[in-house]
Amino acid sequence: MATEVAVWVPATTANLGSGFDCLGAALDFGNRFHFALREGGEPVQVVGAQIGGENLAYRGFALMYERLGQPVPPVTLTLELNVPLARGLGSSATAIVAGLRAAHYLLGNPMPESQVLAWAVGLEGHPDNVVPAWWGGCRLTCGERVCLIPWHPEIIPVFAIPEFELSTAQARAVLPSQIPYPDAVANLGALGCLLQGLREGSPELLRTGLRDHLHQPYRRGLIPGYDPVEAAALAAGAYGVVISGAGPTLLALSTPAQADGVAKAMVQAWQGVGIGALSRVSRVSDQGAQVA
Ligand SMILES: Nc1ncnc2c1ncn2[C@@H]1O[C@H](COP(=O)(O)OP(=O)(O)OP(=O)(O)O)[C@@H](O)[C@H]1O
Ligand SMILES: N[C@@H](CCO)C(=O)O
Repeated sequence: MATEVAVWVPATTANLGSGFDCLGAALDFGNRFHFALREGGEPVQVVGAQIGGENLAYRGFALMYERLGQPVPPVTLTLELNVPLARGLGSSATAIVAGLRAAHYLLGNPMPESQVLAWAVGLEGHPDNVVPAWWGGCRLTCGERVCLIPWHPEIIPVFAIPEFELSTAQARAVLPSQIPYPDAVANLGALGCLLQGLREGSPELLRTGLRDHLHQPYRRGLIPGYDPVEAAALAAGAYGVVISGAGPTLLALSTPAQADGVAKAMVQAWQGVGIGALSRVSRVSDQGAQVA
């Protein structure tokens, strides 16, 4: 039996506007987690980075052993993090997927992959980061059904990542418990346009499809600078701007030719309201989590 394993998991952007809690895409950068079993000592030693809250990589690791009725072995966990924490780029999903995948591998892969994925989704609470992190690509999840959504290669995701954090818990706390029928209907139509727009690369369909009525109206107030950053991206030629995951990172979809200009404009707009930000011109990647 192996006693150590490394798992690489991609960053993800969830929601993509109208696909709240069901649509997300894997990106071309990610986190690496190395797990080495020990004979004894404290339950977990973490090397490489400090996590503000609970270490969800260890939580996922321990959950696998618990579900199989086995004692959780002591482990040294080494983190190589490239996905910023609490920014809406799926950091928690990378950790959960890595923990479960690592423990599953060390136990000899005894469970169906679909069961391990379901445990990962259960731990995260929603599938739209975990599922693309697991499989790669852009994925729509509806219950147990997962669809690969074609992503036109001329659509470039451009991220503006501000210096401040926003936890998913905070961003979910502002959502109402009920929404009006017209808002639900508007999102049904928008999601249809978005999926077609992502397939075709159609600017008109993307502009319509990125409009959301379920979460963004309630969350944008948590993101100082949202309005000027959005305006700057649109002026620089973006199809639209949405909150990446639960935020505070903002995602613009752009043509390849305009991507760098959109990135620069978004960062400058944030700086214009006194908030530092970094940009990242990314790609949707077919690469899901990898055990090495
Ligand atoms: N790389 C990581 N390794 C271990 N635990 C993590 C990691 N990233 C996040 N966590 C844990 O998950 C908690 C919740 O993270 P949170 O969901 O707010 O951020 P996020 O994943 O960046 O956001 P989003 O889900 O919108 O992309 C963190 O407080 C921390 O306890
Ligand atoms: N769909 C989730 C993604 C963040 O984890 C949300 O927007 O709250």
